[in-house]
Amino acid sequence: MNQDDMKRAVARAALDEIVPGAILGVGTGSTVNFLIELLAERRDDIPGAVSSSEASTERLNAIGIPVLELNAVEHIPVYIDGADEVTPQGCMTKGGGGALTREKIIASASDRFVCIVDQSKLVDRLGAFPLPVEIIPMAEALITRSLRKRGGRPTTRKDFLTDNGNRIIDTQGLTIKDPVAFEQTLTAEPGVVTCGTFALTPAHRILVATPDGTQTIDC
Ligand SMILES: O=C(CO)[C@H](O)[C@H](O)COP(=O)(O)O
Repeated sequence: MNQDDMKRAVARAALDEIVPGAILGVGTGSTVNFLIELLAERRDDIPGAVSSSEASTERLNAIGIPVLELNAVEHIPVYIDGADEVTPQGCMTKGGGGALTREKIIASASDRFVCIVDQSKLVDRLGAFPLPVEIIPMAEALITRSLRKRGGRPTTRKDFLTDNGNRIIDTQGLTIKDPVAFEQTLTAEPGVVTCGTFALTPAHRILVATPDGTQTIDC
């Protein structure tokens, strides 16, 4: 079983998380792309979706699932999204695809976050994956210095703007011992829109694809 087979398998397992008749929160990335393909089978159960990126919106529209503005929606029972790293406690690093800010907003608006990953993403501690931080462009040098002070090696993502028109700084080499404190302090820095550490909006359930089947971790 290769990585794409595992992504497809975990996406299929996530179909059981859909609440029929309710708005579904949909994330971004290659694992979610497999999910969106499969959502075509469940179109009648899904009156609409809230999407975390223009890319996912386009795919949802292509299969005929209406995409609603978050401002027009009162209740999202489930948000399904991938991650770049996730601990068994549900803390994640996200934003490899650059959609972290909208992802965090929808995660915070949803009752439950179901994280779908293949086994390569499950880690004991966050930090091996370079941390994405979305920033207001005029703060690039300021935040770069701050990330260096935290012990990291920051680089601005080349030729990339987020759906919100901002830049991303990716930082290697950070040690994130306390993800909650780390997220609180970094997101409090002026110029930071948000960071890819999801500790304040953790996953409630992780579906992990392995070659032997999909495992469920309730956090
Ligand atoms: O946070 C994300 C996008 O901003 C994705 O969930 C994360 O990058 C995982 O993507 P993939 O499923 O392609 O490995």
